[in-house]
Amino acid sequence: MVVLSKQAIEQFSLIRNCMPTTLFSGIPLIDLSKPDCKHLLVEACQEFGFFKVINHGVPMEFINQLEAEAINFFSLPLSEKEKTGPPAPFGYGNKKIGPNGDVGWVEYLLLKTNPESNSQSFVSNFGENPDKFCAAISDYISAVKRMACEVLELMADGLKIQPRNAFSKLLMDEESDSLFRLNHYPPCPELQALNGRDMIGFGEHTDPQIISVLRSNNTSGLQISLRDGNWISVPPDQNSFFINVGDSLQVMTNGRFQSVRHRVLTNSCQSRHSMIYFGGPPLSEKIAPLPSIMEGGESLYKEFTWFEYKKTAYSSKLADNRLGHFEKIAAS
Ligand SMILES: C=C1C[C@]23C[C@@]1(O)CC[C@H]2[C@@]12CC[C@H](O)[C@@](C)(C(=O)O1)[C@H]2[C@@H]3C(=O)O
Ligand SMILES: O=C(O)CCC(=O)C(=O)O
Ligand SMILES: [Fe+2]
Repeated sequence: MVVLSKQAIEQFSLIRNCMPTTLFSGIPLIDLSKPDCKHLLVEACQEFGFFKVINHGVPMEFINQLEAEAINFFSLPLSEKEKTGPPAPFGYGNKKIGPNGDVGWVEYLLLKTNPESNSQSFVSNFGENPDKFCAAISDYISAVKRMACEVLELMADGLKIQPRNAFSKLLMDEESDSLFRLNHYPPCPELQALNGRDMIGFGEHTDPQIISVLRSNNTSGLQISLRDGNWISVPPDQNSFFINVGDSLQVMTNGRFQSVRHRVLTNSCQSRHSMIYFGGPPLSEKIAPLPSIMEGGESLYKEFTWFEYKKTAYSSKLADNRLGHFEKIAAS
């Protein structure tokens, strides 16, 4: 890992951490094998827009295989990894996040989940054994997508929405615009000298899609913002998945569920590896509150398609309140 001067570090966003980073023990824990979990899911989405799932049914073998492939890929020389970049918007990226000047202490691979959309030349540069890497990605995505759909159907049940596949059918659609991301946050030992300050690995934001399913190794760093604006640190758990409500699910539930603001802080001594599936609708899909959620009430949002929302998202900075443009009453 490169050794950074103080000036170099200060190019990245540093935040003053007023409180020592304690791990928060109140993250809702949902056991998907329990018959009453739909009610807990609804509560968690209303209160936090975030929860952890266990008994998820994703084989540990798929998780471990992909983690091993990701570790191999990120340990290649930069020149090798860059053959898969730049991320415009898909491929290998290093420090630059998105097209609008955001940076973080992170390197990543960003992909479409539909394998045909990742052009052959791009995928053929996937490290030393591209076929093995692609197979690990594909096994993992299929299993996680299945679990994400089950969670969305339980949410629909909990909200008494009919049909119960009202959300999940958007991920199952052949045209679904879902993404997959492998993130690597290298350790930054120089941080220890900057007592009391943390560096941003991935800046604060909400995910624009319907649902995000995140798995990381046992390195801390992920934080979520509570409704009162305080940031809390999520205890890492390599055997479970963390689920985020995305902006689109907020709109489809007419604000009953709220997308969660989250960020990642750099760890001074350990590498963090994360893998995130972003379940999105087809580009032409109209994103609007479901009729059975409205019960005759008014939509809080102007009408838009996922294509229109994505266009706005990709012209925004990471931390922007993207949904603000689509609220009927402007956000204060
Ligand atoms: C700064 C940006 C990066 C991002 C596209 C955007 O313009 C605003 C949303 C960002 C985000 C956050 C969640 C996901 O990581 C992501 C892939 C997405 O769909 O929206 C990223 C985009 C990105 O990294 O390209
Ligand atoms: O890497 C992580 O733990 C979270 C990253 C994230 O929020 C994202 O890629 O959208
Ligand atoms: Fe995110």
